[in-house]
Amino acid sequence: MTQMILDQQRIRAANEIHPTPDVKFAYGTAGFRMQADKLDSIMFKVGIIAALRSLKLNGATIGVMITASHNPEEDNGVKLVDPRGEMLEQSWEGLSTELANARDADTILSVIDSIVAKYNINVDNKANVIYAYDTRPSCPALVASLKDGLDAAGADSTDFGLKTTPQLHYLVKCINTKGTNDAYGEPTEEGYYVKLSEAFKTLMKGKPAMPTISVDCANGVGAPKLKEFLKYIDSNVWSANIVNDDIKTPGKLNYNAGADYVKVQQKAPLGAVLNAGDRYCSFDGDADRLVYYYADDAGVFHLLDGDKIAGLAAMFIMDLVKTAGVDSINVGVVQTAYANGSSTKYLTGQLKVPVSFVSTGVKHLHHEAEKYDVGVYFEANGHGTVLFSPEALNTIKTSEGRTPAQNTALTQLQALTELINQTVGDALSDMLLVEVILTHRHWTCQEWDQAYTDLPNRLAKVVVADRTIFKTTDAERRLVEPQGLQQEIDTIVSKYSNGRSFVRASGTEDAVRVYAEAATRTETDSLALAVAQLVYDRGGGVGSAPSI
Ligand SMILES: CC(=O)N[C@H]1[C@@H](OP(=O)(O)O)O[C@H](CO)[C@@H](O)[C@@H]1O
Ligand SMILES: [Mg+2]
Repeated sequence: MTQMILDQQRIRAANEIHPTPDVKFAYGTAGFRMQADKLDSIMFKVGIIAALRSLKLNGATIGVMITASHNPEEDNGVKLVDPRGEMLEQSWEGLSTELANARDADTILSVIDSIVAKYNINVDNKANVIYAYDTRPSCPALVASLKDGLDAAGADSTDFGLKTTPQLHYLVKCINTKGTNDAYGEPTEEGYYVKLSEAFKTLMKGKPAMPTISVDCANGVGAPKLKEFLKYIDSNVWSANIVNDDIKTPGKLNYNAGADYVKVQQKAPLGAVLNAGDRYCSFDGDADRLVYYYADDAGVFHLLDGDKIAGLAAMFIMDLVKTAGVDSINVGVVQTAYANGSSTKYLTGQLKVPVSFVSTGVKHLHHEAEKYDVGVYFEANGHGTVLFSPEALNTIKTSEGRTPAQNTALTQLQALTELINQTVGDALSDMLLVEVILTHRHWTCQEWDQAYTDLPNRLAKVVVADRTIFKTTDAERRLVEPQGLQQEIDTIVSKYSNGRSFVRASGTEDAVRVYAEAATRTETDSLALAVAQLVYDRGGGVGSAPSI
């Protein structure tokens, strides 16, 4: 066993207090996420993993965020944030899973030893970890367990308290870049508000204010944080009315509210009464997803999801790049198979912007977006951001306009790079981006919505005996296994006009997801049901047959 800063006695003692239940844990797309009462042992082990990760990276600060996002209040979860504010490197997901499933102290210590040996970790160094959490009632106990793990591992740790997920990502990046040429900002919550508000004011300068927007915060952490942000903005410049801001009453978090609810149900959240012509948006429970919506004159609800935000952002940035005379900067958009077919058509056909497809999960989108000078990425569910490459940032910073218009555009581009959270999707930052664009264009939500009309779509879930038998290719758009199933799906799809459907195993739930879109609502529902039935029949469906 290693002689190390990781105190074996303390690890043994902590393992006694935080015994591992008989659950198969896996670090998935969203870290570890499940019913909060099963997470105690995970937290202490995540403390150890975070310390090891920091040691492996010579003491760089690692982030730990405790949240279950849009999931029910009784759930919770935890994920690790790498030094540049990005998601944990993939190879460490497996290590985290291994440690999570180690039960007795000897196994835990030997997993730790193998990690130390594998990466030649110098355990005499100091590990640095920061952590934060959302509003869930289970957080304080889980934080205490995390702290036990961090202490047992001898890490220096800082509790940043209640934060949105993107704020924690921001803080991690700020701490690790402090004092360097690409210092990201002040590593405080205030620093975050100052950075965003200054950029926002620059972009809004001289523009008439729009009517107040209504923001549904899903009774989550976004509510107090948005209230805090509002203190930095003159209400003559921009104002917001917050709905669903009750973080105290048990049971309210995400209940019939928030970005996921609005996207999936395709209806307004509880507490929002839609007036025609007004603007509405929803954050999710940890404020990293955003969707907009409005009612038309007939009172009909319309959703402006992540695809619509991506289209709007790409259009605006491409225009600005052109106006600024820095055309060498290329803009690209990254989507997943869940992007509405009409959005892809709009991006490639009308905006003429390159679009790449990747597997579900923001880490895939993020990495692909890094390949462009300006990479716009959004999942249809509203999680996304815009990344500027170091070269693009440099071009924007150093270019000098030949005309006042070019100079203004360069200043605005520069401000955009500050306004947009470069680490991860951020509901607050994304909302400010959308607000800037609508203000510049003098657009209502309805005008923004004119870009293209979404094909009706439907997302269904089928519970099967073993979802791991579903294997995909082509950015999850086609099945390779079970054999022959894709051909059968193709046959069904060919019967529908503008039909598209694909099937993949969820990475976060024990189910297979079926997506369908087609020319009309009736056709879409019929297509979704037919494919779901096929999956149920041929893929080992359990429980009652699918219904749409
Ligand atoms: C269709 C859908 O919305 N899938 C979500 C969901 O993943 P699944 O692997 O589909 O369960 O959770 C992920 C993590 O939050 C998110 O990135 C993704 O977009
Ligand atoms: Mg979230």
